[in-house]
Amino acid sequence: MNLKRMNLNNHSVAFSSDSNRSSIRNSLHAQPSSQEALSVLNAQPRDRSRTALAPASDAFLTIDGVSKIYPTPKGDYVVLEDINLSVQAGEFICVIGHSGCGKTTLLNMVGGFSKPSSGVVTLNGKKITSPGPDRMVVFQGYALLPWLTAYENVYLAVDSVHPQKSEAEKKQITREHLHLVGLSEAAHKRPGQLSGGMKQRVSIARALAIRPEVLILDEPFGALDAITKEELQEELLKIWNDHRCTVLMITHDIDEALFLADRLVMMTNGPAATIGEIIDIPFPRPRDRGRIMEDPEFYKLRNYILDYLYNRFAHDDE
Ligand SMILES: Nc1ncnc2c1ncn2[C@@H]1O[C@H](COP(=O)(O)OP(=O)(O)OP(=O)(O)O)[C@@H](O)[C@H]1O
Repeated sequence: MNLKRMNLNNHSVAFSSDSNRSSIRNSLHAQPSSQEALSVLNAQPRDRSRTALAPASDAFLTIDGVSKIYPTPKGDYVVLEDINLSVQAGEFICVIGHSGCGKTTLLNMVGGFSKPSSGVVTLNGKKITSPGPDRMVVFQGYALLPWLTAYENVYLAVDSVHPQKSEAEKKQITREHLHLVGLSEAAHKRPGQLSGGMKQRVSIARALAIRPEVLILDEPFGALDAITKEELQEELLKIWNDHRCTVLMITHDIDEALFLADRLVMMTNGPAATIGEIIDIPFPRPRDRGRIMEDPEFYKLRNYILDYLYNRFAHDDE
């Protein structure tokens, strides 16, 4: 079984992840900074009353006719055109597409970090216009504050979003979420003293400690080695299974998407990228990686996605 997994991993698809990553860090490019960490914390406490008044709707999160245009010195650059997607509460959605097609741009509009040029994104029937603690983002580059310990990074987020909670409650939430990602022992360490996998665990604990309704993951495991990546995928699935928040995750890894997602959104190439196809991932939950990899359907889907990315929507650079 292990051999089979290793063989598969040797062939696993991982596209380049070093180009423009996020509109909130596009001036900084690859490395996120403490500014990102602070932007994560700048969200205002959730307005539950308005959420409660939202019209009853099947779709929990909707992206409706969304386009995004960036003005550039050479004229308008249409990144995304006419994106339509309805997501049910508790769904796990992965988004895949070639580098630069606009995946981060799309998720930034769900995060509220940028606004659509046309169309609307709604959560619980309410238009998204700004970031909020109902949507937390985990970046590939962790975005932790380097001068704070793991514990303090998580605590700061809890304290920013729930200032009204008692000190004891906030400490309990912080400890609980560090425990959830297996980091109780390393709580006193600063990011510089943690491995990449541990930093990403802190980042996930920080996001989950706010109890978001939507967890947005921008290639969270892209920088990790294969073994740590698999461990974290399994931990993420377990946490998602227990908490059932809605997940939107960008990935460049087909195997990761097939292991994690309920549905895989496949983008066309930019400019003016849109959703080309959406694939239902049929594997029953709870998922077992070994069992999935013995399923012929896994290879059929994998080949189908490879064909989509490398033949039907091949990228000029590749
Ligand atoms: N603020 C901006 N102004 C102009 N162009 C931008 C801006 N932000 C992003 N872009 C461009 O929009 C396109 C989409 O960028 P985006 O980061 O969303 O792509 P992506 O699919 O997430 O890429 P990757 O997989 O490499 O992270 C890119 O061509 C990028 O250069």
